[in-house]
Amino acid sequence: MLNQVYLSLGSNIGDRMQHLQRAVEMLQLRPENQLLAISPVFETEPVGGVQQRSFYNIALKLTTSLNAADLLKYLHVIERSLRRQRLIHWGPRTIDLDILYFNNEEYRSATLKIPHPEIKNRRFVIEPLLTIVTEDDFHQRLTDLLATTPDHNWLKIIREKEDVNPWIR
Ligand SMILES: Nc1ncnc2c1ncn2[C@@H]1O[C@H](COP(=O)(O)OP(=O)(O)OP(=O)(O)O)[C@@H](O)[C@H]1O
Ligand SMILES: Nc1nc2c(c(=O)[nH]1)N=C(CO)CN2
Repeated sequence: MLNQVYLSLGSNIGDRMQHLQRAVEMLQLRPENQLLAISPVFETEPVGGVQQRSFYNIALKLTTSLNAADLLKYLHVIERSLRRQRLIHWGPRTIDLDILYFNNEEYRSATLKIPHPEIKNRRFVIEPLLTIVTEDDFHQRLTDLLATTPDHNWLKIIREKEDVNPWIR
């Protein structure tokens, strides 16, 4: 079965664009995954109170035949390969990959929460998502979230939306 998935990626250590690029390439390396859309790259103010450098964030849409648990495992492989260290909760990271939505399914285990519970509190997630969601009802729900989110941190587009191909070469 093909699952439709939305992911959020963020980086704020080292070459942030390169880390996003590598993570996207690694996602596409798995034959189970097919990237469908990638948002513009947003530079975003850090959310969560930790003093740190700004982030580069993107959202992407893919189909995958992996189940949610196996997809999460693979996201951790990518994080490890980009030398992500978990030092500070909500602190700096070379790369962070979160599953935002997985079909219309809900998961509430200790290791996997879908839809991601922080979406409504993160403009850096909602705004990129809005650029790649095409279904009218879904787009409207995200527009409503954007209108009511308590997150008023700044963000700006630093690389316009492109086709998937330039990302995966
Ligand atoms: N939807 C999800 N996507 C990715 N990880 C998730 C999800 N739900 C739960 N997790 C769990 O969250 C754990 C910790 O994630 P991480 O260290 O990236 O947290 P964080 O980035 O500091 O905070 P946040 O999860 O709010 O972005 C992961 O090991 C994973 O098991
Ligand atoms: N702007 C921004 N802020 C964050 C981000 C992020 O990706 N972008 N990730 C965090 C931990 O998941 C904490 N804060």
